[in-house]
Formats: sequence, structure tokens, C-alpha cells
Amino acid sequence: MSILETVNLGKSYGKKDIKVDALKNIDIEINKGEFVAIIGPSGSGKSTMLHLLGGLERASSGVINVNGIDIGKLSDKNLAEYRRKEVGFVFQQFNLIPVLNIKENIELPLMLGNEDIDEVYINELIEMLGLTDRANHLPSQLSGGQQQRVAIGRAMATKPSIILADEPTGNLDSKTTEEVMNLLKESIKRYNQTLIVITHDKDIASKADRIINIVDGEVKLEKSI
Ligand SMILES: Nc1ncnc2c1ncn2[C@@H]1O[C@H](COP(=O)(O)OP(=O)(O)OP(=O)(O)O)[C@@H](O)[C@H]1O
Repeated sequence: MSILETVNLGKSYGKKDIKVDALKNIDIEINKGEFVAIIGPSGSGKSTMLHLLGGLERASSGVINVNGIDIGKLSDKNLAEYRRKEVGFVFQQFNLIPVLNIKENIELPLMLGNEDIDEVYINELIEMLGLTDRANHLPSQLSGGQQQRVAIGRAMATKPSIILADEPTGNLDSKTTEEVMNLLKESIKRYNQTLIVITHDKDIASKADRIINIVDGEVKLEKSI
């Protein structure tokens, strides 16, 4: 079952002489529960794609349907709600709040959204992430891999249906990369989520259900593995 579909999606930056067509005519369909890797050369439009899918930026043309809703038609307020409730973001920089402990960092999206905190779920999440004995520590007391696990927990706090990750292991060594990717895969299986990961790492891409290759703002080849 498709959870996300784009039709003729395009994004341009700037005008006239400085206009850049970052994405052109993107038609993709992603299924619920799927793990998709987005690969492509630097500047090809991968981050732009993730920003559009996550509602961080608006498309210049075309449609993005998520769960049957055209997110381009949402008001700014509703788009913010879509971002907060339906999407979990994980970036290369962990972007944790240094003065909050691990549990508080994970709960932050719920606190910002004034939502009730489901203690059972949050504790289960922390356990799955292998952070139970670290819950009261500050981010600075954790290794890079542990910090990224916290960022994954924060992305999952609102039980989003889609996890979007932009080079999530770009700052990690190969062993920690494998751990973090295994965790992401385990999480999406357990919570029936969809995972879309931008990566330059061939090993990560090879473990995805599907690879979407973007070159010069266009999908060049979709590969099933
Ligand atoms: N805010 C912006 N204003 C103007 N141009 C932009 C903006 N954001 C991205 N671009 C341009 O759009 C194109 C696609 O950029 P994008 O960041 O999506 O590429 P990428 O594939 O993620 O690159 P990388 O692998 O280097 O991170 C590039 O030519 C970039 O310079």
C-alpha cells in the first residue's frame, strides 16, 4: 500500500539568471513499511527532495500525496502539524539540546506540541535504543553513536508514519553506522513505519528495499534489490 506518492514534483530556487531547477518531474511512489535509500551525486537534489517530502519546504510544482493528503494544499499551520506528527527527521548533525538530558531530548517534540507523554512508549523506545542506563545523562556524556540513537528516539517520539534521514551516519565510524542503521530498520519494522534515507554509503544503500537514484534533479533509475 502506498503511503507517499509524488506526481510531476519540481522545485526551483531563485529567478531568471540564477534560477536552479533542483528537482524536475519527480514521480515516485513509496509503500508503507518500505526502506528506501536515496543516492546521487552532490548537488543532485537529494536534500531538496527530503525537505519537500517532510514539509520543510514547499514544492514549486507538482503534487506530494501522503496518506492520500496533498500536503501542498495544507495551510502553514497544518503543514507544521504534518511535520510534527507524521514525520520524524534525523540529520547528520544530531542537533540535541545540550542542557536537556537524554529522556528530555527524546520527549522534546511532545513537549513542544503540548502533547501528553506516553511514559510506557517512551521508556520502551529508550530501551529499544539501548539507552535505559543513560536516560538521565546529558548528550555531551554520550558517544556519537549514542547521540544519534537519541536523535532517532526524538524522531520517533510522536510515533510518525515516516522517518526521513539525511546522511544519518555521516559522522559515525563504520561499526557504529551499522548499529545505527540496524536500529533504524528494527524501529520501522516494530512500529510499521516507512524509512527514507539519503546516503553516500553503498553498504547502507545495498540494504534498502529500493534505491532511488537522483541525478541533476531527476530520478535516473530505481533499482530493486
Ligand atoms: N536554498 C537554496 N537556494 C538556492 N539553491 C539551492 C538551495 N538549496 C539547494 N539549492 C541548490 O539545489 C541543488 C540541489 O541541492 P541539494 O542540497 O538538494 O543537493 P544534494 O543532492 O542533497 O547535495 P549533497 O549530496 O551535496 O548534500 C543544488 O544545485 C543546490 O545548490
